Order: sequence, then structure tokens, then C-alpha cells
Amino acid sequence: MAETDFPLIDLGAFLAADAPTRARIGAEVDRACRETGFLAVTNHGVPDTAIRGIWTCLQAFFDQGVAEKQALAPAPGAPYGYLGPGTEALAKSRGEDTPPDLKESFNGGPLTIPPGETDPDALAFCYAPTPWPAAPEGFRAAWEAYYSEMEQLAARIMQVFAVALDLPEDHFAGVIDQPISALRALNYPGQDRPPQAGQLRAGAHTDYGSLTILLPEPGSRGLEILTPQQVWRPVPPVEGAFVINIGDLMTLWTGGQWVSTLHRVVTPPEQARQRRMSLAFFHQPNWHAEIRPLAGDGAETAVSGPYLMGKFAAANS
Ligand SMILES: O=C(O)CCC(=O)C(=O)O
Ligand SMILES: [Fe+2]
Repeated sequence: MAETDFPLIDLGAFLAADAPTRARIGAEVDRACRETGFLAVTNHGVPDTAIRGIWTCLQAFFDQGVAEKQALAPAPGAPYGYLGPGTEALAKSRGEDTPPDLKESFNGGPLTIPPGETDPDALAFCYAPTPWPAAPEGFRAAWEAYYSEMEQLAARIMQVFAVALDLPEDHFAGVIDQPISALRALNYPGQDRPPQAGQLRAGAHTDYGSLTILLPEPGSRGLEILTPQQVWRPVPPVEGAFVINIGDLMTLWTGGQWVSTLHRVVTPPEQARQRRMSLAFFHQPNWHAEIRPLAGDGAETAVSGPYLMGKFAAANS
């Protein structure tokens, strides 16, 4: 596939369209999800102010000293907070032994706990509190505004996915109304010396959940996907678009029809000295949602929350 063939979906046009046009756009999405599991969404409805607000806060957050950031390190086994350089090698989630990724991240969970939720694992894991930074001022508000936009965007994309799978548009609505998604802000610092052998900004991995909404810093490069032909292909930055990719849970959900593609972040030589930030929103259905394959004879089923907790534990052991 050439760079220019990267599928671009006009979400606003989909939502405003009649049934035949929706079906046509759905077929395009279906094809992309079967081939590479990656596409880009334009006309997505997320206000510029929410995007600008979080970029400004993230830059100030990551520019702080190590001590301020390390104070937000997650408690053992907890998923949210600050992970400093050297703490994660994504390729390890696939059993590959590599040096740590050249990155740092800040991670946050759902904004509210559903009333009546008593499951101890849910409360201790996905509803664990996010440790908020004291600075910069306005960080939490900007984070929550962006998170909330991502929840709504993910719901719209799940509508498109339902149509792409020939299902009623609201097919997924009942299992994504109390989602347990996580937002991760990444900073890949500028590099002034060559990395160790096999050391990447983010090692090759697949995402766990239903879908990921990625926003690379404008103009930044380095994200690559492994094509069906087994070659690494750059995902071009598309101004004003979000990159969407399928996670492992969606592969299970579609009985293996849609692919959760391996991807990684390399250091483009011409941008090596430049920092690169990105935002990854990992959408995950309700804690209690039972995920059964929609097609095929796959016997594998999963309960969303315990499934996610299991993936996290396996990658962090
Ligand atoms: O920073 C990026 O562009 C990709 C990050 C990613 O794939 C992840 O965190 O799962
Ligand atoms: Fe990823």
C-alpha cells in the first residue's frame, strides 16, 4: 500500500449521510479493518480548544523536573500515573526482550465510577484514582475535557464499526455506556546519542482494547505499522485527523475478521533531536461487558474488565 492509500474517513459526512452512503463508507472501514486495522478520521467533531488545551498542559508537564513527575509514579499494580524513562518496553508484551522504550508517559482512567459498582477488582484497578499533577495549573481540567471528547468520539466510531459489520448502528451502545478507557500522554524526548541495539521509541506491540484513538503531535513522524506483506510502513501525519486502530479485543469480537496490527514508534533520523509527543486513548467496553465473537466459530469469549486486567498484569510482570 502506498502512503497515500491510507484510508481517510470523513466522520461528519458519515453521520449526516443516508443509509446507502453510510453502508458505502462502512464497507470502506470494513476493508481497512480487515487489511491493516488502521485508518484516519477527519471531520471528527472534537473542538480545537480541547486539543490545544491539552497540548499546552502536556508540554509544561513533561518539561518539569524528574522529582515532580516521579512523585506521580503509580502504586505497585496500579495503572495510572507517571511512568518515567526506562520503565516500559512494549515489545515485552509479546515476549520479546528489548531495551526499554525511549519515552515517558502520564496515564489516567475513567472520570467517574458508575453508581452501584462494587466489584473489588474494578474498584482497585480501572477505577483506581488518577494521581493529578500539581502543575501546570489547569492540567486536570484540560485532561478531563480531552478525555471526555475521546469517550464521545469513540462512541461515534463504534457506530461506524457497527455499520461496517452490517449490524444496527446502535449495536454496541449497551456495552460501551460505562466504558473503562484509559488516556495515555506520551513524550519521546529528543535524542542526543544513538539508541542501544533494538531500542525504539515504542517497541512493536498490538493494543489490547476495542479501538485506540491516536493523536501524534502535528508534523511528527515515526509511527509505523507492519503490513500484511510483513513490511514496516510509516503512518503519515494527516493534519487535523485522528489515527484509529483496532485492538486485540476487537479482533476477538469480530471472530478474527478484523486485525489488531503490530505497530511501533521509530526515531526518524531527521527528527531525532526533536521531542515527539502523542496522545493515545485506549477505548475499552464496560467492565462487566461480555464479549462474544460476532462471527466465525471462535469459542473464545472475554469479560472486558478482567480481560484488560489480565493483559496489564501479563505485560507488567
Ligand atoms: O506514540 C504513538 O504514535 C503510538 C503509541 C502507541 O502505539 C501506544 O502507546 O500504544
Ligand atoms: Fe499502540
